[in-house]
Amino acid sequence: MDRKQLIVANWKMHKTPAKAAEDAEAIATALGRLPDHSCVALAPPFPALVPVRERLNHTQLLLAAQNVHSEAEGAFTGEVSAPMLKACGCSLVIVGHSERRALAKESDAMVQAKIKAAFSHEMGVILCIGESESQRNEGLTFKVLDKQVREAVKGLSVTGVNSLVLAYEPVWAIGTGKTASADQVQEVHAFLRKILAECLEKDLAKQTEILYGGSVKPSNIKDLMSMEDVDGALVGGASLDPKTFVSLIRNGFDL
Ligand SMILES: O=C(CO)COP(=O)(O)O
Repeated sequence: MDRKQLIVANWKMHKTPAKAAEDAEAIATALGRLPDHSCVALAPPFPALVPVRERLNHTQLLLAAQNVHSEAEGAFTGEVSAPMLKACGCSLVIVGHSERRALAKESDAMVQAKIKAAFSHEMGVILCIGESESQRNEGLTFKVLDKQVREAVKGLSVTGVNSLVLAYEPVWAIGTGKTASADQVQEVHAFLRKILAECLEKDLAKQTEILYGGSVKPSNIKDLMSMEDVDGALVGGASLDPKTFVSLIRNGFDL
């Protein structure tokens, strides 16, 4: 089975539900029909999930959430569970974003529990990993990534892992305008695929999509996606304006 190409908009804490729905419709209309192996997903904030879902009906665009709790229900004020997200129409969820690891102190163990919760409700997971600037400067990049991946996929069932997408997001490249070079990204992605082959099965590692995130723009997506092990992108800032995001997708997918 070949890997898909996937471009995901992470809208973070931006847009009201009405604006998110309007922009989702604008993106879907501008893109029209996508080639079979090319997918686009939108990850709006929680209150916008249902309004966005309503505009994405009858389109190929997928709906993603930005976070999930590890339990299905209970006394967890402010949290949202996998069955709730599934009921809102999410087929994917972003887990372990560096902003959540930093701001909400999410550990690798919490990330793993969230992945399990998502898989048990048949949702695909976009697992974010990435080193900080100081870790890179100290030569720790591969060690950090190795630990993040191994701890996150520990004990996952093979069926679950079919729905895993990795997103390499070096923390120093997020929202900074500093993008890792295409060669730097390829080197890391090849390494990540090697780790996956060690933790999972070889064939599954070959099938796992690995996205890059960190200041991806219409001007650099093509170079990044020309790399053998780069299957797409997780986009923050450049996904907020529908026109910019559509041109990024067109450049990335060569449409
Ligand atoms: O964090 C990101 C996507 O999840 C990347 O954000 P930017 O594209 O704004 O650098």
